[in-house]
Amino acid sequence: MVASAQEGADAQSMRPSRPVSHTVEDLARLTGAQLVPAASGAAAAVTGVVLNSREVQPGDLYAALPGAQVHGARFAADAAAAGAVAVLTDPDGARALAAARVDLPVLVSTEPRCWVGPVAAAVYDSHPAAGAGQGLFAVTGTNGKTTTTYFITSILRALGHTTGLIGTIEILAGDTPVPSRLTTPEAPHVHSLLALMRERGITVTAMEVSSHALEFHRVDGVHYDVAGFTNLTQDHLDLHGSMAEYFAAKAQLFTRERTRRAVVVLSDEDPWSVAMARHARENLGVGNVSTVALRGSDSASCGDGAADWTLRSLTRKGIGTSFVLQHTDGRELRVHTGLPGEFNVANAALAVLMVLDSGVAVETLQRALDEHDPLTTSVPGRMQLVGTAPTSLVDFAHNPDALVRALRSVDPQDEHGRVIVVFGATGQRDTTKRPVMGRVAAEEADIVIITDDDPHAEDPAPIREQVAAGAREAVANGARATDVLVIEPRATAIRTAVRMARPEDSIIVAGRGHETAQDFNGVSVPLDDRVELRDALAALHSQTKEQK
Ligand SMILES: CC(=O)N[C@H]1[C@@H](OP(=O)(O)OP(=O)(O)OC[C@H]2O[C@@H](n3ccc(=O)[nH]c3=O)[C@H](O)[C@@H]2O)O[C@H](CO)[C@@H](O)[C@@H]1O[C@H](C)C(=O)N[C@@H](C)C(=O)N[C@H](CCC(=O)O)C(=O)O
Ligand SMILES: Nc1ncnc2c1ncn2[C@@H]1O[C@H](COP(=O)(O)OP(=O)(O)OP(=O)(O)O)[C@@H](O)[C@H]1O
Repeated sequence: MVASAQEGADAQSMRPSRPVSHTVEDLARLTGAQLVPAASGAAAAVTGVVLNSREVQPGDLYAALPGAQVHGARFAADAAAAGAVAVLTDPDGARALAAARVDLPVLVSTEPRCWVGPVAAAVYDSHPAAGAGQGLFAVTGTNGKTTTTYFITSILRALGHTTGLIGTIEILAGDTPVPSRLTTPEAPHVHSLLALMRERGITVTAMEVSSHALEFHRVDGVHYDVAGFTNLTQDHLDLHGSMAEYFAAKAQLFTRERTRRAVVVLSDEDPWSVAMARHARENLGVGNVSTVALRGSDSASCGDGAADWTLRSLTRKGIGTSFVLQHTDGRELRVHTGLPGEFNVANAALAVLMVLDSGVAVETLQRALDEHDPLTTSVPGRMQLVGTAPTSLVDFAHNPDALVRALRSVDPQDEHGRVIVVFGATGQRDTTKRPVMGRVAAEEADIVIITDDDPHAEDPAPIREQVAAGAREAVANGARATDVLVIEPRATAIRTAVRMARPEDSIIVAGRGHETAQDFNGVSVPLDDRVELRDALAALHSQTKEQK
């Protein structure tokens, strides 16, 4: 029996109530895998798919995949004991299963990871016949995925849709949000969630697609209506090795197997954006790709003429921005976002154009933008305003480009106002970005307070020092910062920033956004930057009142 999803459950256990049962022979035909039958006889029907033995429910196919740490075949006996009825694996895995006498039918493929998505799509029926399905949007890029997906779903709700969301912060597949573990879940979860969303009457879903997801085949078997590209800057080089490989991973999304249409943000500060637009046009056809050039990039082209859309009449409105999107054919859309930062103009433009390119008429979209102001939605931990005087924000910037942009967007216009930043770098991830983040912080802020992020299994002290080395070197070379401090724990660093701040300053606590715990070598230490910052500001304001 397959458990149907419960509100409030975790994403791993959320499944549609009516999977389509398949015989192992059906799945062997679908995948072209060699079928090694079970010694004990005929196989039961497959009604679910997992790639972690700990998630097996009776009737599941267990995909025993080779991993960086261990081969999943090692857990096949556990999967069988939990009720798995078949295994999909590679030849090494099949040999290990035979040696361990695991008595289940085995599908043997040289590329089993590539088949997990298509098998899950078939079992969960996540892609029903045309017309009965749901609209699907994908956003990829180094920064801006989460914000853009929130913007897309907000516009779609303004247009009357019931929306779903899959991303870094949460999964929305009904009324109760479910916290996320990954930006893009594993392939079995992606397909079970999409099928569940359809079952619950969700008509359009936006999801973030990380480069890890494309590399690890997590969205194989999914076909999007519109895919969007935000930008590509340094991150995740631990996985991809080089920017060219990182680009190649993201570029997989802009192919006919994965999407019908694409929208690409072009920036002359991001050479990869031009390359992505060209790649998308070559793969999807010129008519299926729209490009939008950011301010200062009016002449940006991608080898096929100027950008389709440009931004005009940018005007600051409070902390947000109003602007006009103008097509080369004369069409216009008036857009407003209440979120601060120039990068949110880019995210807003991308979201609007993705919705437009899904087939919504310009007039209908304009009415929704005018009547509902959907791009003023709040995105947890993304440029989230926690207090004023000093202007105090929590943001998720955790790579060099995001940090530069976040710091520039909070720079007080007032000549006396200073920028104070509190941040750290993650352990066991792209170590090359640590000194770079230290340098950009020293270049863009007046007071740099370096602390811990998620050290994971690394010793946090050397991480802090590597970030500080970049900051100190920049100061020696004449960077803006007057102070570079190294302070832990993070809560103390935040309180120090608040104590040092004057009312005209801006404080930005960067890197952790919506997260509510730090990982110290497997120990989860509760900490929410927003709570710490709010409490420190409250203490400061009550102290100021007492002194008056
Ligand atoms: C670096 C990375 O992405 N690794 C992914 C990879 O893990 P791996 O190769 O190390 O797997 P392994 O630990 O050797 O285990 C081998 C196999 O045995 C299975 N297993 C293992 C133990 C067990 O008891 N039972 C069991 O079945 C595992 O599910 C796995 O399939 O394959 C696993 C599934 O096969 C993924 O879950 C795992 O992602 C882990 C969870 C992860 O943390 N990934 C992060 C870095 C990630 O994907 N991040 C991106 C981007 C975020 C961003 O943009 O900032 C994201 O989309 O979230
Ligand atoms: N278009 C953009 N360009 C550059 N930086 C951005 C952009 N949008 C957001 N940012 C910055 O990046 C941070 C992360 O934003 P967001 O969560 O929307 O991106 P993401 O791609 O989902 O990130 P991640 O993959 O790390 O979850 C924000 O807090 C902000 O500092």
